[in-house]
Amino acid sequence: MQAHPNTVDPSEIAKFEAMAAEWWDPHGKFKPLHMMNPCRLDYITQQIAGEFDRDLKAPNPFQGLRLLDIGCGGGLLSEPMARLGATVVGADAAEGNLPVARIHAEQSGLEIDYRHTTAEALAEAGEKFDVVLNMEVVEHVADPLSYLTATQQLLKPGGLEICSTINRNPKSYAVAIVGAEVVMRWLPRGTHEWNKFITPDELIDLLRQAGLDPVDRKGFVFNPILWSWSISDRDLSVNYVTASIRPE
Ligand SMILES: C[S@@+](CC[C@H](N)C(=O)[O-])C[C@H]1O[C@@H](n2cnc3c(N)ncnc32)[C@H](O)[C@@H]1O
Repeated sequence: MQAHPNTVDPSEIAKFEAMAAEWWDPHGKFKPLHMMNPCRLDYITQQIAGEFDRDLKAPNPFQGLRLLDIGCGGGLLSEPMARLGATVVGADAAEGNLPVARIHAEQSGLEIDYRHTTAEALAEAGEKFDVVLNMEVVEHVADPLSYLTATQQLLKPGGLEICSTINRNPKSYAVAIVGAEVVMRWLPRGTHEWNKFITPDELIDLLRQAGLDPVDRKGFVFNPILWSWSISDRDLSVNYVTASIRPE
């Protein structure tokens, strides 16, 4: 197994360590992720059902799937994946997130294997998964290409990676930084660095360089009148998501 450079950015991890206690407070610092979760879960379940239930034989496409939630935080996505029937490993580079995630899973009666580790360490250990969820992490790592290469190596051939992040343009600066951090104060100032945001074309290019085959991209769009998020085919201007397959 080739050696992987460490892609952890210590200043980013420090931000998440400082907020760890708030993961499961829907009105706390992770409010935007709580608000996006129904929309994110719709997309993830559609992609998993499409990829692993092609012959419609499986009564539940999640059953028997080994899924990695990399950069799992407090487990906002690990838990619904486990509830749907997947065998879940949640991994995060911020140590303080893991006890919060473990206690919440235990209280929810869910078995999730939470680990304080990184994508590159898991890849070096030869771990393999049917699905890698890589949600809102790539904008926080030191070296996106090395990080995405490690996530690709964690997939079995034919496996599915779902990767979401934030676009880089004047609108995303206005919405994700000025709006969410300064005006709404949903997130602490400095949570996001605009220059670490990645455009959809750049991400698709990085995913290809990492050895993945991107098959889908969609926007996650916030409607301030309905106060809800939806999936969009056309509007990838701020939050967006991609689905990729590791070629056989
Ligand atoms: C914005 S949160 C997203 C949490 C979760 N994926 C979600 O969408 O609900 C980013 C998470 O990535 C973790 N993280 C940042 N860099 C990482 C790295 N190189 N390896 C693993 N986790 C990382 C942070 O500690 C944090 O928990």
